[in-house]
Formats: sequence, C-alpha cells, structure tokens
Amino acid sequence: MNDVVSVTLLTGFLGAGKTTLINYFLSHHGDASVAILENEFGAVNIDGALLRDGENVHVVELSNGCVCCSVRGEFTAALNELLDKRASGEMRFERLIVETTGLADPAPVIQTFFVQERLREALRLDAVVTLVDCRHIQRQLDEHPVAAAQIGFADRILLTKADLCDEEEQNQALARIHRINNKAEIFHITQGECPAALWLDIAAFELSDGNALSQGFHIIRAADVQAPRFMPFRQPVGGMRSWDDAIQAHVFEAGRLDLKKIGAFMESCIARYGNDMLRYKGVLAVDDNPRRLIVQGVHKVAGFDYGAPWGGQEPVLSRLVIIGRYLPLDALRAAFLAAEITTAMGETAPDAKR
Ligand SMILES: Nc1nc2c(ncn2[C@@H]2O[C@H](COP(=O)(O)OP(=O)(O)OP(=O)(O)O)[C@@H](O)[C@H]2O)c(=O)[nH]1
Repeated sequence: MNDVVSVTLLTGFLGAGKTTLINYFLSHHGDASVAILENEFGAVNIDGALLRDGENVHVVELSNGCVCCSVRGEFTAALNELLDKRASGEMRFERLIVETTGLADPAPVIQTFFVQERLREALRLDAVVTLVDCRHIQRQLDEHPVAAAQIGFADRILLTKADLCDEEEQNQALARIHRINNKAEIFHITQGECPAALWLDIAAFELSDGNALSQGFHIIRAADVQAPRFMPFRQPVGGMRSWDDAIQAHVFEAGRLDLKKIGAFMESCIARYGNDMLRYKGVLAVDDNPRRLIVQGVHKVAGFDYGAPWGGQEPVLSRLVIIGRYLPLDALRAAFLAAEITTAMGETAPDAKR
C-alpha cells in the first residue's frame, strides 16, 4: 500500500452531480480501495445512503454543517481518524475522496490539508475537481458567491446536465465559467459518466498553473479570452464566514406514504416554491412497494427513481431533506404528514416506525 494517500476534493454547488460521479466510479471499479468523506449541510445524511458499497469502500459521514466552517474541527478529526485506522490496518484504502457540501467554500477545506504536519505528510491533495450544473449555474452564480469560489479554485471542471440545456445555454454557461477560471480544463459529463483518469490521480493541484493535460476526451476549449484571474474571498474579521442565514436544511419525516398524495405534494411544492428550493433529496417508503423511492431535485428539475429494497431489520422511514430559503415550513410539514398512510382507525400504518 502506498504510504501517501491521494486526495481528491470534490466540490460543486448543491445538486451539481458529485454523488452521481462517485457512484459511477464505484460501479465501474468494483475493486476500488477508497475512503469517501461525505459532508452534508443538513443533520440527515442522505448521500451516504445513496452511495454504493464495496469491500474496500469506506464512507464516513460528516453531517450538520460545512467542513469549510461549522464542522471544520470535526473534519480535521475525521481525517486523523481515517489515517489512524489505515495505519492500524482496520481500514484499507489507497485514495480519499472528500465530497464537500454544495455550499462549501473550498479555500478553508484546502488549507486543512496543509495546516497539520501529520496531514501534510500523509495526504497529497491531487486536485480540486468542481462539478458545475450547466442548467442552474447562471442563477447560482448570481445568488451565491460561493458558487464562484468553487469554480475559481477548480483544477478541473466537470460540466454536468448539459443534456438539459440547448447550445446557447451551454455556451453562456461556459463563457461565464471561463471568466472566473480560465486555467482549468472543462469536460462535459452526463449522469456521472466520466473515465476515472479524468478526475482521479491527475496531479493537477500542485501543477495547476500552466500544466494543461489533454486526454483526448471531449474537451471544450473556450475562447482564449483575457479574463481577470479569480481572487479568493477574504475571511471577515472576527471568525469564519457562515452561509446566508436564510438557507437552511429542513428534514421531513413520516412513515409509509401514499404515492398519489406524496406525488401531488411534491408537484405543488416544486411548482410553488421551486425557486427557493435549492436542493432536495429524499428516501421514501410508498404504498406497499418493497423498494425505496428516491427523490432528487434542484429548483424545478426533479427526478424520482426506485432504489434498493428496504432491509428486513431497518425501520421503514420516509425522509425528505429540503435545503431552501423562505419556505412556509409548518404548512409544508403538515402537507407532508398528510400524505402518510393511515389505518381505518386513523393511526399511521403499522410499519411506520418513527
Ligand atoms: N439530467 C442530468 N441529471 C444529472 C446529471 N448528473 C446528475 N444528475 C442528477 O442531478 C441530481 C443531483 O445529483 P447528485 O449527484 O446527488 O448531486 P450532488 O452534487 O451530490 O448534490 P448535493 O450533495 O446535494 O450537493 C440527481 O437527480 C442526479 O441524477 C446529468 O448530467 N444530467
């Protein structure tokens, strides 16, 4: 086993496709020996549950805050713990992928790898890889400065969801990305389909200036414009920057849900509040379906898919996390609960353990 662990910092705004990319990698590299540090903004970590398992795939979850600010100490502790377990043989992994929350500023996360001597020696930051949602990036850049920071720090950019955009929209997104960062190569990917060689072990962090690697894949070279170089944000005096207070993660929980009712709830919620629903994802138990219903969305683009069956022992619990702002929470919570299946006696269905 190599002594130094190669680290990929995977960033990109909420819903850009980070987990999808990791899953694609895992499903095509069954022998992968990898630790994945998953950071979620909300208290409930849905991504961890959506990642594929593997013998040497270790998923560590850090929830309830961003590794760039509120749980930064936990992040350092988690890195040290991973190294301890690797040294003792309890865990085997050759590489580490850190998936930040979609709201994370990469700068303090990058710093973490250089602050402690032990981390500096045992970990090598290979690249900051940023996923950019072609469909939503203009709006994200207009409304959230951190989206620009994520693009600005990228050694490599993977442009997702171009399949949802026409050519003009794609060109506009590219031009804007290029104005922020004109050094990172940009690759189109759809549904995470990306050869590992394009984002893992690319040694782009240290050589990021002037070391453009051409892999002969679908490379988009935006015009060679003179653009201002990206400048990182300054930390405000007196502490860490925290995110716009208006943005919060909300968790909705219930037992089994009536598919028609929850479908109608989601539809009306997205139609009315989609603009303020930055990101939502959920694992739901519906009707008497033995499989989980996975809900995913960014603003008004939503997807529903049946995932793995519920395990025999685990409580059947429907969970929806919405990261949003200005949402009428009480009304939404009541409407969500109203979709719960009840017995003739008015009680929730028997396996709805909460
Ligand atoms: N149409 C389309 N959908 C995509 C693409 N890539 C990802 N998605 C979908 O976008 C949604 C969000 O993808 P995730 O991989 O969960 O995004 P994420 O960046 O991990 O999200 P957060 O962890 O919440 O920030 C999912 O429904 C994906 O299936 C793509 O290239 N095209």
